[in-house]
Amino acid sequence: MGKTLIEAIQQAEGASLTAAIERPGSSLIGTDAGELAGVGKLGVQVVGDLAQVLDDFDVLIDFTHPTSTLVNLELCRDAGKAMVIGTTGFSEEEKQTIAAAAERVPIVFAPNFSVGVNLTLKLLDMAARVMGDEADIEIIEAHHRHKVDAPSGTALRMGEVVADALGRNLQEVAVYGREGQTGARDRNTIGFATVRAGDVVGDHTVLFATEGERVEITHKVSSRMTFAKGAVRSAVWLGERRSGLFDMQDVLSLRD
Ligand SMILES: NC(=O)C1=CN([C@@H]2O[C@H](COP(=O)(O)OP(=O)(O)OC[C@H]3O[C@@H](n4cnc5c(N)ncnc54)[C@H](OP(=O)(O)O)[C@@H]3O)[C@@H](O)[C@H]2O)C=CC1
Ligand SMILES: O=C(O)C1=N[C@H](C(=O)O)C[C@H](O)C1
Repeated sequence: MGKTLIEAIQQAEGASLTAAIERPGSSLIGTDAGELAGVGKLGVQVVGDLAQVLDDFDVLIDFTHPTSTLVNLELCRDAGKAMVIGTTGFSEEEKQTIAAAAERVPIVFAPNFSVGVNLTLKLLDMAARVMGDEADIEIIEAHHRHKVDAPSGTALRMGEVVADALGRNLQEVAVYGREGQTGARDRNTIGFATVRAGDVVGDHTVLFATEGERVEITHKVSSRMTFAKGAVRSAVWLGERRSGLFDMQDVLSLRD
C-alpha cells in the first residue's frame, strides 16, 4: 500500500508527500520515495524512524502492521500530529489505545477506505433489519496470499454492523470457521469464512439465507488505488480538525 499511497498523493489535490517511513534497517532507507513508487524523483528520502521526520508532515498515513502503527501512534499523539490509520488486525485493547490517542489528535481509523465498502455497510444495516431475525448470516471474504490477518478488518466491521442492527454482541455470536462435528447451526450466530489465494485484491460477501430465499451482498475491489485514494481523501478531510476519532463513514458524510 505504501507505493500506491505515494502514487495517490501525487494525483490528489491538496496533498503532497513530505516524508516516507519504512521498517528500521530496511534496505530501502535512503532511497527516493517517488522513484521507489515509480512516479519519478520527489526529493523525499525514505527513513527508518518516524521520529526523524516528525516536523516534516501534518498527517501520517499508516498502512503497516499493528506493532508498527502503535509505535507511530504514540509519537504522533505526543507531537500533535493527525493520523489516517488503515492497518487492520488490532485487538480490542489496541483499538482502545487508538481511541484514547484520538482525544488529543484527530484520527481517521477505518478497515476499508473504499467508497463502495462504506456504501455496502449501509446496505448491510438495512438488510439485517429487514431479514436478520429470520436469516442465517454468513460473511465470506477473499484476499491475496500475502495478507497476514484474518478475518479481514472489513469482514469484522461488516459483522459489527449486522450484529449492532440486530442488537447482538459480535464477540458473543461470531463463529470463525467450522470443522468436524459442528452440530446444527444456531440462528443467532454470525459465521465468518476466509479465503487466501493468489492476487485477490479484496472480495466480501454477506449472505442472508432463509428457508426459501437468500440475499447476497457482495463487494469486490479490483485495484488497491481505490483504498489509497480514500485514505488520501481522509487525510485532506482531517484538515484543521484538532482531535477526535473518525472513520470513512464520517469522511463520506454517511453517518446517521
Ligand atoms: N483500510 C484499508 O482500506 C486497507 C487496509 N490494509 C491494511 O494495511 C496493512 C498493510 O497492508 P499491505 O500494504 O498489504 O502490507 P505489506 O506487508 O505489503 O506492507 C506493510 C509495510 O509495513 C511494514 N512493517 C510491517 N511491520 C512493521 C514493523 N513492526 N515496523 C515497521 N514497519 C513494519 C512492512 O515492512 P516489511 O516489508 O519490511 O515487512 C511493509 O513496508 C494491513 O494491515 C492491511 O490489512 C490494506 C489495504 C486497504
Ligand atoms: O490486506 C488487504 O489487502 C486488505 N485489508 C483490509 C482488510 O483487512 O479489510 C481492506 C481490504 O480488504 C484489503
